[in-house]
Parts: sequence; C-alpha cells; structure tokens
Amino acid sequence: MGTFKIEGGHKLQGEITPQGAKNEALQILCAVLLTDEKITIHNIPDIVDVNKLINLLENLGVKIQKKGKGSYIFQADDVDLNYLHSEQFKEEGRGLRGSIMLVGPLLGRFGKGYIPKPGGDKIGRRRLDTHFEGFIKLGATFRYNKEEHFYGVEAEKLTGANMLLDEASVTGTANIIMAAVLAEGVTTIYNAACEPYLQQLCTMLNSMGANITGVSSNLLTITGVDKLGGCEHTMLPDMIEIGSWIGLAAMTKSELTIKNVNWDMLGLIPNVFRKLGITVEKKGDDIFIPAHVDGYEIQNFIDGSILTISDAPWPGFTPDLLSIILVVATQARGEVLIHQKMFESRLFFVDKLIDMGAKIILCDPHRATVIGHDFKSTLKATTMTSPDIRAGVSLLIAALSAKGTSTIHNIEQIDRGYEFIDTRLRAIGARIVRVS
Ligand SMILES: CC(=O)N[C@H]1[C@@H](OP(=O)(O)OP(=O)(O)OC[C@H]2O[C@@H](n3ccc(=O)[nH]c3=O)[C@H](O)[C@@H]2O)O[C@H](CO)[C@@H](O)[C@@H]1O
Ligand SMILES: C=C(OP(=O)(O)O)C(=O)O
Repeated sequence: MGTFKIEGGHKLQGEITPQGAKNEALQILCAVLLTDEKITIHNIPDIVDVNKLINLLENLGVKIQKKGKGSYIFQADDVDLNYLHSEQFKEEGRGLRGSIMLVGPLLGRFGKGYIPKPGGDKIGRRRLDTHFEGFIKLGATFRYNKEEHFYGVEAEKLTGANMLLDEASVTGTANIIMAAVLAEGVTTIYNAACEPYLQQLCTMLNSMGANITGVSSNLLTITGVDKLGGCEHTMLPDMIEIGSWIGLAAMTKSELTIKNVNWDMLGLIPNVFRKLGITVEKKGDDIFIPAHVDGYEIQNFIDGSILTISDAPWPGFTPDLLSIILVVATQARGEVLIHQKMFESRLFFVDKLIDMGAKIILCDPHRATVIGHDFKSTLKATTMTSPDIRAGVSLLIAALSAKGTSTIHNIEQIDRGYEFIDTRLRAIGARIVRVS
C-alpha cells in the first residue's frame, strides 16, 4: 500500500497543465479494436488505469508503438481472441472499470465479447444492465456466469435497432455505440449519455468512417458501415483534474493558473465553483484562480434558501467532482447541501474530514450538509486511507490546507487517475512525498 506524507499549511503558486482525460482515454483506447488500420492517439495520460488497459490491448495482440510522451500508434490487425478465454484475462480484465468497453468493439468487429466483472471505484452498485440490454437489442445472445462473475455476448450478425436506455450510462453508451457502428442498418440510442468523453469518441469514430449523428445530444443515430479505417485523435484535458486544481487553489489560498483547459468543454464546472464564491477567471484558454486571501462565500439560491450542489448526467454537474466540492466547502463562508444522487457509497469519506475538524453532517448515504469554517479554524493533520480516486484527492487537498503533517495510505487509488501527482504538485510548491 503506497503512502503520501503531506506537510500542509503552505501556499502554492504557479502553473499546472492538466493531463489528458482519463475517462476519455479508456473509451478511445477500446475503439482501436474496431479497425485493422493504424490509429494514432495523442495526450494519453500516463496513469495506472490507462496503462492497465494498454497492457490488455497488447495481450490481445494489438501492436503498440510509443511515439513520444502521451502519443502512441495502435494497430489491431492480428487480434488474438483466445486471450479472452485465458485465466490471465479474467485476472487483468477486472483490474479497472474501463475494461468493460472492450466488449462493444469486440462484439461489433468479431461477433463476440467477454469480460469479468470490471473493477474501478467501490462507490456503490455499478450495474451493467444498460450495456448488455443494448447488445441484446442489436441481436447478441447474452451469457453470465454467476460463480465467476463473467459476462459474455455473441452474435453471428448485429442489426441496427431503436433503443431507449434505462439510464444515461457513460460507459454503457460508449459500449453500445462501438458495437452499433459496425451493425447492419440504423441504430438510434435515446437517453444516451453525452459527456465530452462520448462526444470525443463519436468524433473519432466518424473520422474512422462511422456515420453517427446527434453527437453531443442524448439522441444518437448510427448508420452501420462495413468497415472502419485509421485516424488520428487527441484527448481533451481532464476536466476532473481541472476541477481538482480549482479546489486545491481555493482551499490553500493559492494563486494558480491551470493551462489549456479547453473552456468550451467544461460545462457547468466553472460556475459550480463560482457558486462556492471562488473566482474562476478565463484568461485565453487558461483558468486563473487568484489567491483567496479573504476566503470565499457560498451563494444562496435567489430566494435565500441554502445552496444545493448535486450531480446529474451531462450536461449536469459530474458526480466525479462532488467530493472535491465538498472538501472545498469545509473552509467556505456559509453552508451548502451536497447531494450525490448517482452513487450511494461515495460520501462516506466525510468521516475523515470530520476527524480533521470539518463541520459536516452526513444526512444519509447520498446527502451531506457542510458548514464552512471561513478559515477561522484550520483542519488538523491526520492519518487517513484513500477509499476511492476522488475522495483520495479530496483528502489530499484537505491535507495540503491543514496544519501539520498528514499521512494518506492507499494512494494507488489516486495514481489510478492522476499522473505523477506528487511531482506535479511539488513543482507548484506543495510539500508532498511518496514514502512507499
Ligand atoms: C470509466 C468511466 O468512464 N467512469 C465514469 C463513468 O462510470 P460508469 O459508466 O460506470 O457510470 P454510469 O454512467 O454507468 O453510472 C454511474 C452511476 O450513476 C447511476 N446513474 C447513471 C445514469 C443515470 O441517468 N442515472 C443514474 O442514477 C448509475 O446507476 C450508476 O450507479 O461515469 C460515471 C458517471 O458520470 C463516473 O462517475 C465515472 O467516473
Ligand atoms: C469513478 C471513477 O472512476 P472509475 O469509473 O474508473 O472507477 C472516477 O474517475 O471518478
């Protein structure tokens, strides 16, 4: 179990450049299986989950050439489907959530796709019904081995269909799209998720020769094609990292510039931080956060009632930033209700913040009320364990704002999604060391 030691209470300063988007990378990498031609991808983040997926592709026989930092060429012209039946695949396939998106492209191109129950954060029930109901609609037969938690779909041929998804699942939508692009005829997906990750995936698939319309809406129309070809694709900056750095700057009263954020794709993120009273300035394509020397004040709703920040499928506010919002609110002036609608086990980490002196009432598994300290009382350093990727970074932000030295165990969770976080934070003045 890896550990960070963090000496908090110091201001940070400078520039930080976001890595390529983790959740986009996981979709895009699976899409390389859809063609036997070369796919060049840039801005791939060097993080544990992405590297695990690259390793899975390599074991599937995909040829991989590294061209420079974050740039790779992939060619799936000799895919070894036997690997899918190996014990090694059962072990490696459950190492991350993103591996589930291997199924759609394999089914679309080779008529079969298998996956063990995928890993990822333990933040609640993470069912896969939407994915498999979509594949079944396209004509696949479905098998599930309950003992081994092993899923399989097979089809002689996929045929386009109309579907209304039971929920706007992000990975589910990506998976169904990747199967439907090579199906015969027209597929419509209503209640499709439309996160920037999915917009990017559709743009990439269209540049490979797919025919997808409705991109960025919740109604996609996909006219199947016989074959897809190569392309070049560049990943967006990671909007969850960007949100994390906004929170970090505010909570440590630091002046920070977040470089090349691709403002147009940030949706509600800057405004939600503004509702906490944080100044988020647009400077070209950068975000500038001034030092909040006098703190920041949470806005009420127009009628004076207490602000609620909740998650919703895109273009709603992403659930992946609610833990960050919550920790930043602990030092604001005012109160806020955080409502995590999607995941039922994602707020339990507030116990650690309460131990550090934060004023939080966990109302139920989905809701927490935060009463900010307005920096009149700082958080106290402590020892904690990172339960999931975003809670881990929230605890890290809390530790950087706290007086004294904190210890965070299980930092593998953080490394899943944040590239060399300790090195990059040290470059802007953070006192953080990796001790094991
Ligand atoms: C690898 C990857 O891309 N992971 C992201 C992906 O996970 P993932 O694709 O696994 O998440 P889903 O979108 O399927 O669903 C997430 C949770 O929200 C619930 N749900 C979903 C849609 C909906 O309309 N209503 C609803 O309640 C689901 O039941 C589930 O509990 O999307 C999640 C939701 O943005 C993010 O937290 C994850 O970081
Ligand atoms: C929940 C997340 O990741 P995963 O879906 O990979 O567990 C996340 O990125 O916040």
